[in-house]
Amino acid sequence: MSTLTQYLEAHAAADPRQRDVAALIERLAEAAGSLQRLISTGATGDAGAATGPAGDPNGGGDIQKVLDREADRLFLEAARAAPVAFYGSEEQDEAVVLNEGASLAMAIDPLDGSSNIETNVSIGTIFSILPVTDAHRADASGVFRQPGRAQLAAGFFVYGPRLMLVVTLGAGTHAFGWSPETGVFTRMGPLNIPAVAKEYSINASNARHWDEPVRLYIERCQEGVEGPRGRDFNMRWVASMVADAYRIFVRGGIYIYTGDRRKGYDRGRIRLVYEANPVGFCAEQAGGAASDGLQPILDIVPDGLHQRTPVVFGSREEVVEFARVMADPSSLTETSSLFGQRPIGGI
Ligand SMILES: O=P(O)(O)OC[C@H]1O[C@](O)(COP(=O)(O)O)[C@@H](O)[C@@H]1O
Ligand SMILES: [Mg+2]
Ligand SMILES: [Mg+2]
Repeated sequence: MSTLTQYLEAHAAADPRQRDVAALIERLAEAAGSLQRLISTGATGDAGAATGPAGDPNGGGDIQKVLDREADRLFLEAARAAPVAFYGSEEQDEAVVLNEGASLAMAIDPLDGSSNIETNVSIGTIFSILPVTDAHRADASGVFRQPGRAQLAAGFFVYGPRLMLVVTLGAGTHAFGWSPETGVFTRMGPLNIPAVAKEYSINASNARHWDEPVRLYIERCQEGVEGPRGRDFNMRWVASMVADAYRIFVRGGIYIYTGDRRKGYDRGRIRLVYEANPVGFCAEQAGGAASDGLQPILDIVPDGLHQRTPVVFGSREEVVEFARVMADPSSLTETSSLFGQRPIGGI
């Protein structure tokens, strides 16, 4: 059993960017340990000061809670102590310029699942590590407009019954568990998302706002063994993407947050650069897939740090099945020509 430090050192080849990535992830792991201690010593308690709304909307338009801000502060400090030139956070309108000349940019959702903070349900942190090129130094506006394929590393922490880290450096996806006694993350092994899903995750309270293909896809799952899918599906929705993602990485399933007809939800709720891309990179590296419903999520060129995107990720066969319904809902028995030409997740 190796520690996170040993794993990172083994991957830090002569390439200075790999060493820089390792240094940053070490700092993030320390910050996550601090945040876990803060959460488990009262920040999620019913009367804790850190549970109340702080009142202001963040860059994505959501109301910030105190813990959102505290998480942002901790991870900003972690980035400042690492080779990070640009820090792009859900909790800040604009990217923050840190260490000039450093090789990395980091996009982050410091606290994912904020609606669950006061309910003692798992929450998390999602991060995406990108390269900084000379072109970005001349004009920083493009640094967070790199497609997800450009990511050097990505991952997410889950503050749950156990603090977990799921991370990819582009060579598989690995899970690490944290010990509160030692503050050390220990490797638990590679994650391989089962290709076949038995569970779907979608906020079904929005069913009346869904577009036809989404309704059809879910209906076909719900028909179970008697229906066209020929098997039963269970449903899970934690409303913390990190918690839904971790479960899916461990036992398969599909997570769906598409656009719908609610005002402001035409591209759903999930942010491309610091939510969908890092989870999508981890999913692909774990043998799964991630799309915006049709195209691989990692191929999308973002139009800005806070862009929203429809997202579907998890078991590869199920992500492809969802795309098949999206692409051509009227001919559900034929293989979509779209996927004949351009498979999802490199299938
Ligand atoms: O409340 P809804 O619409 O079900 O959305 C839940 C989704 O929104 C998110 O909470 C968005 O993340 P934030 O808490 O960082 O805004 C996801 O984690 C989760 O899956
Ligand atoms: Mg989030
Ligand atoms: Mg958040």
